[in-house]
Amino acid sequence: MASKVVDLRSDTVTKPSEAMRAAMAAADVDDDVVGVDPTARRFQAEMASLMGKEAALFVPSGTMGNLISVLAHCDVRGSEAILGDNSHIHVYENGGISTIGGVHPKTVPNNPDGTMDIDKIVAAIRHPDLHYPTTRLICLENTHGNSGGKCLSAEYTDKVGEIAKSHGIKLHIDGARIFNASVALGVPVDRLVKAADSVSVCLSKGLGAPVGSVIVGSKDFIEKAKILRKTLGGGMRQVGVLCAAAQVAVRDTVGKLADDHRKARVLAEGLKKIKHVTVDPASVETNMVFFDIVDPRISPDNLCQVLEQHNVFAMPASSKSIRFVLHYQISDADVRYAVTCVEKAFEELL
Ligand SMILES: Cc1ncc(COP(=O)(O)O)c(CN[C@H](C(=O)O)[C@H](C)O)c1O
Repeated sequence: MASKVVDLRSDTVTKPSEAMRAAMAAADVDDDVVGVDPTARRFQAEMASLMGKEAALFVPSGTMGNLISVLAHCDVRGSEAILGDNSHIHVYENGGISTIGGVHPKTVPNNPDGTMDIDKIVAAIRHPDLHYPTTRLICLENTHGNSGGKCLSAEYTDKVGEIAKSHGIKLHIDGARIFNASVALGVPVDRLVKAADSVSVCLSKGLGAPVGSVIVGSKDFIEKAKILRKTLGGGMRQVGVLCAAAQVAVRDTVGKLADDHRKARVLAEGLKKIKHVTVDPASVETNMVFFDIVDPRISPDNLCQVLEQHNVFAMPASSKSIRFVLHYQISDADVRYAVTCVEKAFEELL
């Protein structure tokens, strides 16, 4: 058994590096609710510039980043947001845009590559009618988590952006892993999000910061977002401690994402050799590997339980599949060990 845990449940499990901890301890801080935390101001300005937008706002989580963005764009009663039926906002955020924001979701099927068909997006846009909500937003997700970390191209994003603009509606990107997409596609992140009115970027996933996300957009959008963050209880005082760690994360870890993608492909190739597993290494675009269990007698929960006995942690992704997520704190030896443990787990279960 591995002496340490090989945690492949998610890239949310990354722990702050020594450099992040040192930056947190040394951070110059003040009260960010009144807008004077110097480290938060500096970090937000850096992120706005990096993403090619006018302004930025540090928020406690990706879920809050998405919620604030949707509410800022859909700030009139009777608003509707178009989003993927397999999107994180629709599946994993407790329906917050409706339960808290009163925004009506209009889902469009996500394709296996994480996109939504352009013609289905257009068909989902409401025309004025006293029976209908008013479409005010389209949401994309890049990379797309439930599709296996698939990348949306800049061209596709631009096309959706043109549709939004021509209908007078806004475009938000859930860019929790936008840096993974940028690295995998070889497209600068500001180009990838050029058509978006807002983006929510997770700092605490593959980038390895301990907490937080940052949303970017126009100055007016961020002013609205700041008020919504306060309304939701997300106003933070000496938040420079967290922004300092996030600054180190963006500086130090973006360059490691390509290696996470390489390790994901190595993992998929290793899993492919196990007869009880179906996986397509060619479909691995970024840091996620989804594989199917062939034998119906074994559930993903069964397999995850046995893997845990070997100190390998994974996440069931459906009634027959499991998700492994790679991050920079997983080594090549960990990947080899995980493959060995999957093979052993089947031997123990069958
Ligand atoms: C695309 C996307 N957008 C938003 C979020 C929410 O971020 P947090 O609220 O967890 O910071 C996540 C987290 N994703 C988590 C994970 O993948 O393990 C879980 C599923 O919530 C996400 O994957």
